[in-house]
Amino acid sequence: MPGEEASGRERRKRNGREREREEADGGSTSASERLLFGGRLVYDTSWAAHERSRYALPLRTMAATLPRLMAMAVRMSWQADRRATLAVALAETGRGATQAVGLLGINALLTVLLGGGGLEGRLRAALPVVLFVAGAAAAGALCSAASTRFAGPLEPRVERLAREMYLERAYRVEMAAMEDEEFHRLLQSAQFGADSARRMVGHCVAVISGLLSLVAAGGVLAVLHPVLLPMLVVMVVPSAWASLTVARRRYRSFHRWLQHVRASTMLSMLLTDTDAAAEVRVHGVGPFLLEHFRGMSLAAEEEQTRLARLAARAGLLASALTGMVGLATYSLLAWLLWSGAMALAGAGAAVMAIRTGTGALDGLIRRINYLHEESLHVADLQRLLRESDDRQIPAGGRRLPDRVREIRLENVSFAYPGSEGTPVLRDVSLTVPLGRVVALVGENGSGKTTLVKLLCGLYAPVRGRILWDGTDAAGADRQAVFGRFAVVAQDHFRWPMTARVNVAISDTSAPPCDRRLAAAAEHAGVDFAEGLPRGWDTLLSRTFKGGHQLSGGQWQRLGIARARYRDGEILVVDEPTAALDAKAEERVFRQIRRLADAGQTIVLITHRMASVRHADLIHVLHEGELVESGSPAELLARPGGRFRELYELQAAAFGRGPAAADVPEPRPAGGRP
Ligand SMILES: Nc1ncnc2c1ncn2[C@@H]1O[C@H](COP(=O)(O)OP(=O)(O)OP(=O)(O)O)[C@@H](O)[C@H]1O
Repeated sequence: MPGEEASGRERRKRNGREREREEADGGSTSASERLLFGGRLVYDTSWAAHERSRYALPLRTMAATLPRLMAMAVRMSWQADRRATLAVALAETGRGATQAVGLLGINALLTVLLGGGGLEGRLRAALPVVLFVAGAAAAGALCSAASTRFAGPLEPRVERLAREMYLERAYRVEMAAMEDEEFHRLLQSAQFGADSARRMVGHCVAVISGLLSLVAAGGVLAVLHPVLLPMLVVMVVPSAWASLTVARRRYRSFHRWLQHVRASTMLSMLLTDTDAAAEVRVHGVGPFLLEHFRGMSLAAEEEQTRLARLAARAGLLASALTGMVGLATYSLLAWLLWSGAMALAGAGAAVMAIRTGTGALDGLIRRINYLHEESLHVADLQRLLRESDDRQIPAGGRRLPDRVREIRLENVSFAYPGSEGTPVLRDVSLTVPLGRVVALVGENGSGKTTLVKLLCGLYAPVRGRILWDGTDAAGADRQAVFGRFAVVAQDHFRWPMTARVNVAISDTSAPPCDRRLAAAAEHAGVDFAEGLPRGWDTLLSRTFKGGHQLSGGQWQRLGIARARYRDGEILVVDEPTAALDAKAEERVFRQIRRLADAGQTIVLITHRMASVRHADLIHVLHEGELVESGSPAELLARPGGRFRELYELQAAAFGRGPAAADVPEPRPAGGRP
């Protein structure tokens, strides 16, 4: 059919275009990428036209941007250490001045030595000049040493400052930003900004030094013969062009291959990961991962080979051009000498000035180039700082009522960022009365954990409201919202630190308190801590020397102790007993009941239907919608109800039906004492 033929043609054309683009970008999707990561990990850099323009700067634009780059580096240094910045600036200026004076001294020395008169007289006349040149060289060396002394500590200080800014922004942004692919990419590339900021300072110092050397050499050449000055500049243009071209390609490649490199590093780390070690061996995953690591590394190597080929080609062309210009310059010098326009002493000084000048210019271009390259990474960091401003968790906000009676979700809908709007929660309206045990029940993926994340303030609903006794959480002080919760998450984080920190980290407002630690441990059944090799000070990570590995259930108990240590007004317990043995599980629910009796609000997510019998209120979710709400007795009495169905399924597995006697009477409402 003509329509189908047309769409087939269109598809072939599109595939052809994609292939062409892949080839131009250096390779196609490797089999490893397709199998392990579902597609290509190399970025299409056409995502932002302004990015492209940043690494397509022509030479003269680059020269024009130099003052801005220098100002950027000086500003960062100034912020980090004013005294050291001033000292480096003074030392470099001194060094440039001594170099100019030294060159002029050499000119004077050659004039004396090659001038008329007897050898002894000439040598005697040369002695003060030699002393002067030696003095200038010694002063230059002192300035150079002073510059090294002060620039050394300045650079790490700048790096620390930039890294602190980066890290602070990273942990302050909304969860939604962390899951936004674009923002995450920026977060990844900006992490190199701090390193680049440090290097920028070093390059900036070298640029200042190169510029002063150049001024010194140029000044001497202009004095000797003005025509030599433009030759000095022309001589360096080819190498400037080559290094700029190579830097641009390197930067572009860096951005495109960022994901790919991360993924292959991750593969190599999986092979040495202690958590994956057992499966790697028993399931024979080692050769599989190694093969794909090799596949991905080969693709990255190809890219490096391509870059090296391009760099070699550009370097060769630049060397040929520099050679030709050098030949022309020295021919010009010979002609000046031959025509009598320049004396032999002047020609000697000119050769030295040309050598100093080209060396300085060459170094200068290289450093400007590095400065430019590093500035692109620092610009990524600056962009992150700017963009994260809009994505920060807002500071301050409306006060939440001190004593809240209930949290109410009104027609709440939610979709995760980047999920193309597929709703995970749809039009959910429910209440969480404080001082009660509220259970969220439902099949896997029904949205229970997501609902709790919204409740804690980690995400904002796409539609609908969350009201704390009439105060909309949307405008409330988010830190205050977080402050009300303590969470035992399903996948709570295993901090690679000591056992003590693993518990006390939930409340960093004060140093760890042994009394609170003991109470939390007692609550969660952490009876193994004292028996660890160094007790509570045992490092819980096998990746460090002396580290110790806990069992899954022991980690789970530490997670429960952590939430207890925080002592939040609302305790969220998401599948708390998955890794626990029967005795420990029974203990956890006993403790939960004890807390509930003391008026603690508990939001409980569990698949153990028997455990929710003690809840005051159960909300049943199904595919993102609230399908039932009520007390356990009400829900179990509802024939054909979803909760009853789930309950009966599990009860049948244990050979018992839903006995009304199982279900306790609802407790009267009441906040935490
Ligand atoms: N960070 C995320 N980004 C995108 N989608 C997510 C994210 N977290 C969860 N989802 C999706 O949201 C849906 C609901 O997940 P959620 O974790 O809330 O379910 P749950 O009811 O807690 O499931 P389970 O009982 O298995 O823990 C799932 O389809 C899941 O794939």
